[in-house]
Amino acid sequence: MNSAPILALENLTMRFGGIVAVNALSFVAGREQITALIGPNGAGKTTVFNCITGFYKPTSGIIRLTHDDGAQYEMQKLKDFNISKQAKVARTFQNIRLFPGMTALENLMVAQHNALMRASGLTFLGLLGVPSWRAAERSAIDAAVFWLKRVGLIDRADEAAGNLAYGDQRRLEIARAMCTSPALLCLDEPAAGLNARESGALSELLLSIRADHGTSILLIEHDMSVVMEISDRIVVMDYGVKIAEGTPREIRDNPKVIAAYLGTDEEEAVAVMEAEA
Ligand SMILES: Nc1ncnc2c1ncn2[C@@H]1O[C@H](COP(=O)(O)OP(=O)(O)OP(=O)(O)O)[C@@H](O)[C@H]1O
Repeated sequence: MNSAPILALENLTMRFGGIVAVNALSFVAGREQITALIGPNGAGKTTVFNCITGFYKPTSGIIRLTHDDGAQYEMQKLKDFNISKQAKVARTFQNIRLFPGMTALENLMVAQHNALMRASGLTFLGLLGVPSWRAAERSAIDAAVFWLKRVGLIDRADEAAGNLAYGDQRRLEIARAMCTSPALLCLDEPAAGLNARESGALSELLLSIRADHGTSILLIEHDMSVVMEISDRIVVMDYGVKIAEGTPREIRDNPKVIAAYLGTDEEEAVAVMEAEA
């Protein structure tokens, strides 16, 4: 296994006019690990995701991704479409962004358009059904079926995505991202809106994706039961800066983190912790 972390942020800063949403943020996400990015509302987490995945060009700083084979990408220099295509970073969104009128299977096929376009030679070869196109189409279908089975939706393959229950749509989004065989999977609040049973199933799914496929995962999540159960490391942000970093146990007992969530100062947080102990 390559010893470099899958992702390294160095002094990432993102300004919107006078607002500094992310301020000189540095952290690494370990290879084949689950790293959670947490913090109170407005801390800057989604902005970090948007910089990593090319939605925003950061004001300054470096976002370095290193593949298993040693290939390195400075993502702030890549065009946004190359972040998924070359650097192999996939993401899901805070609000579900499936194609609601397409079936579950079709949503997973669309996600693989890069491979299919290549096989078509960027021409009409697909229409003629040449062998290279047929092989690429077959493997795209196989991947879609594999991931539909994996997330427990194979029986709903022909159902319009918009008709699926909310929790099923969330899992379909993860399946769609995994169809692209990402080196890094970025999940923006995957447990939002899920009930306790669905959150438990989500935790199991993410742990198995890491264990069986060696996928590195970066996760923004407010549901602390999910974060504490599955994260190898947690990075905590508040007002655009990193205020703590560590294992779930270290973060749970960190007065700075508790103070940030309670909106108090550290001394008050210690008092609350002592009262609860
Ligand atoms: N496009 C934008 N233009 C101006 N300000 C922005 C923009 N995007 C984010 N911000 C500001 O940057 C700060 C960080 O927002 P961000 O959405 O990254 O926080 P967050 O930690 O993801 O919050 P939440 O947990 O509520 O989703 C906020 O003050 C927000 O208003």
